[in-house]
Amino acid sequence: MLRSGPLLAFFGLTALAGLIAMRIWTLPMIEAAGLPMLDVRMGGYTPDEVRAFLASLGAEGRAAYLGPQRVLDTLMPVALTAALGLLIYRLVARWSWWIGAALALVPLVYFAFDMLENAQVAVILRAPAPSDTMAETASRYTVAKAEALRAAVAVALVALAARAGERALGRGRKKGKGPMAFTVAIDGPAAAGKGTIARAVAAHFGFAYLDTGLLYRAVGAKVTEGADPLEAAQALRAEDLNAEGLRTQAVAEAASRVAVNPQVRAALVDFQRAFAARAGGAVLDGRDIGTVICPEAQAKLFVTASPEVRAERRYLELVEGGHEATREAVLDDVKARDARDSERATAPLRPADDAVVIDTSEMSIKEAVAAAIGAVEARGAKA
Ligand SMILES: Nc1ncnc2c1ncn2[C@@H]1O[C@H](COP(=O)(O)OP(=O)(O)O)[C@@H](O)[C@H]1O
Ligand SMILES: Nc1ccn([C@H]2C[C@H](O)[C@@H](COP(=O)(O)OP(=O)(O)O)O2)c(=O)n1
Repeated sequence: MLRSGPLLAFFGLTALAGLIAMRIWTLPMIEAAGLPMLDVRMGGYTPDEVRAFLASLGAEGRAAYLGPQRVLDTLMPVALTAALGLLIYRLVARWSWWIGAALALVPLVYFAFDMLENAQVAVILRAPAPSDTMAETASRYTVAKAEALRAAVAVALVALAARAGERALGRGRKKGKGPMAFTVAIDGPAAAGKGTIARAVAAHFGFAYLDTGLLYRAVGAKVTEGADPLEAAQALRAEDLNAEGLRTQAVAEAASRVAVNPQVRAALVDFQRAFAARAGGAVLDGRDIGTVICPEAQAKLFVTASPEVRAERRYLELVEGGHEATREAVLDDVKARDARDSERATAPLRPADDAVVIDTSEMSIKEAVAAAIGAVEARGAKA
């Protein structure tokens, strides 16, 4: 899974490098006579100002404007657009992915106007005697570019401020509950080893453990007996999690089906959040713990493994537990649940941006547990 943090840093640094290259290399040639190049006149320019600028431009400046400056002024906006778009999406998608995606389009508007501006400036530079219309069109693109850029930066700043406010509130809430309210969120697909790791992490740090899959399994089991999904979720009690038969494939399938229902999910939120906030620390495993239930968890792990490895583990577990199963059927079930859990509209399975990803495909249980404990320690938990 590609993490957006390193990508964001890459695009941000590339944009900065582009700006520095212009400042020290192309701009001194283009602005040799002291008149600012057209692209930086954010308020626009008149045809006379364009003509004055062209008259001051030497052969070297004109070649630089049409050559390396055009290349840099394409690369830099690409990087800046990607950086702003990613930043906005990353910050806003925590609350709503589609609003995040829509707002991430604002930098693209800036990019489009910047490219139009570049093309029009090139037309002007190549024309023997640029017309008023040519200059006015370029000026309109420059103004539109500047406004779209200001809007994109404003969206990013508002999203950053909202995120900072949310963090400050989260810290305040946790302080009120005492220093021991440490939450470990563990998410991942079926049979990746979440429960195994979660139990070991809880035992190591002395935290309480909640397998949130059991909530959905308990609701799924009641639904297979004819209950209404929402009523079953609203009436769920802690004792229901100890019911017989919750570990079967049929119940797992029913759980994955009821888990698509946003009302069922909403009915189970308070129970999970109350558990997460208990003094003394808590470990919760599931699909949406780090993204929806506890976005402020101090440690987030995303435990995964290839479908084949996971299906083999689940198959062995079922056979050892005396259940009937075939490898093919278990693999089909794992893949079907993966698809349903990842593609549902509400709280789909995905790693939180700040989750540590642990792929256990080639790890023993001991290695996977050690990696998890190391990651949780790195976030400040003490045994
Ligand atoms: N790293 C691992 N290597 C081998 N087997 C594992 C590993 N992690 C878990 N298992 C086994 O795989 C099965 C599923 O693990 P479990 O922790 O229940 O997964 P999940 O909670 O993600 O569904 C269990 O039988 C467990 O013993
Ligand atoms: N936090 C959670 C936990 C489970 N679910 C759903 C999705 C899963 O397919 C089912 C069963 O989850 P469970 O963790 O018990 O399944 P596995 O042990 O990983 O096979 O419940 C969920 O949507 N959100």
